[in-house]
Amino acid sequence: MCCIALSCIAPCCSEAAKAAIQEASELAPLHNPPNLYCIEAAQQLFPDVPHVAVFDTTFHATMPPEAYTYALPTRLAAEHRIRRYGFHGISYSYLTHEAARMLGKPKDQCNLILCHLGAGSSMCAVASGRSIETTMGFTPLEGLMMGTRCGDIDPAIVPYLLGKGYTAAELDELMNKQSGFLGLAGSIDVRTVEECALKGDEECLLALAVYLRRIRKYLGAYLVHLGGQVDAVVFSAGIGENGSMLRELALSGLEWAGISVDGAANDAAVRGRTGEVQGPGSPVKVLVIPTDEQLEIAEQTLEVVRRHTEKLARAA
Ligand SMILES: Nc1ncnc2c1ncn2[C@@H]1O[C@H](COP(=O)(O)OP(=O)(O)O)[C@@H](O)[C@H]1O
Ligand SMILES: CC(=O)OP(=O)(O)O
Ligand SMILES: [Mg+2]
Repeated sequence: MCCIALSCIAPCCSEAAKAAIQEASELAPLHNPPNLYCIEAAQQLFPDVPHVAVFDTTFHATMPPEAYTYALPTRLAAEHRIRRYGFHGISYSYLTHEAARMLGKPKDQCNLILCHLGAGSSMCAVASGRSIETTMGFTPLEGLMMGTRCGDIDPAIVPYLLGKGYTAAELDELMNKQSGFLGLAGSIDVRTVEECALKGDEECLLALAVYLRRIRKYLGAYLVHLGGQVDAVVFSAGIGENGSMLRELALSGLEWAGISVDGAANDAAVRGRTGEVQGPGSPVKVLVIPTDEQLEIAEQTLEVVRRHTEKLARAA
């Protein structure tokens, strides 16, 4: 599963863990309620095995305070636990292992810019194998434009629209479920948007341009955070794994930063194929890695169960 909790909880899926997931549901309305439903169904179906919750935020626990702090009054932020948490951490953990393997380097020596571009899209800067910055924040709404989510907007738009008579619930729905590609181009499916854009549809062209501009803005920021020392830019998830045109456009004109793409290799790395798609002699590798959140969850679960079993054995 892939959801969030506001407090640090034991990963074994106790009633307290489930209550924490429930508590954070309003922050991740697309994620926590269905995952909680699945936990309960799994507990009913398999009552005699341990159940483990693997959180999408854990990978970002290494972000420094200046990356996770919003410039809101300190007391208010502490009282309501408002900070940047970051998401897609299960995918980023997997991609970091895989990128290190492909680069032939120990994970803790890898500097990476990871792009998880799916219906939910985000990016992450990894320094020495650890997350130092990511685009999603307090909720999975911040950052890149997505299938139905608006990503970054001026926060003043919210009170402005409240003043126009929208309710908080309507705005939440509007920003999470009716914006992004759906709001700009009328489709959540980027393949459809690309097809219409290639036929000259202005709304689809604009939607793709907005999506790409936001990716490139964070790419620039992460190059700075990593001091220009980047081993690889990694693309993953539905759009990142299949959208070869978007990958090429996202990285166009970046030869000055040591980043270029080989057209043929890039076009071949689609439909589940892993690929090294940087241009010849490019100092920064460009990797396409199909993510495997299920495998990562299984591996982290095994590790939790192993540690738990060892603890019980020591206590006996
Ligand atoms: N060939 C393709 N080109 C561009 N985008 C694609 C392609 N195939 C799938 N996608 C996009 O991938 C997205 C879904 O990605 P996925 O990682 O499955 O999302 P999520 O897990 O967040 O639901 C959709 O927007 C879909 O249009
Ligand atoms: C955290 C998140 O946005 O997940 P998904 O991409 O599955 O929507
Ligand atoms: Mg996904």
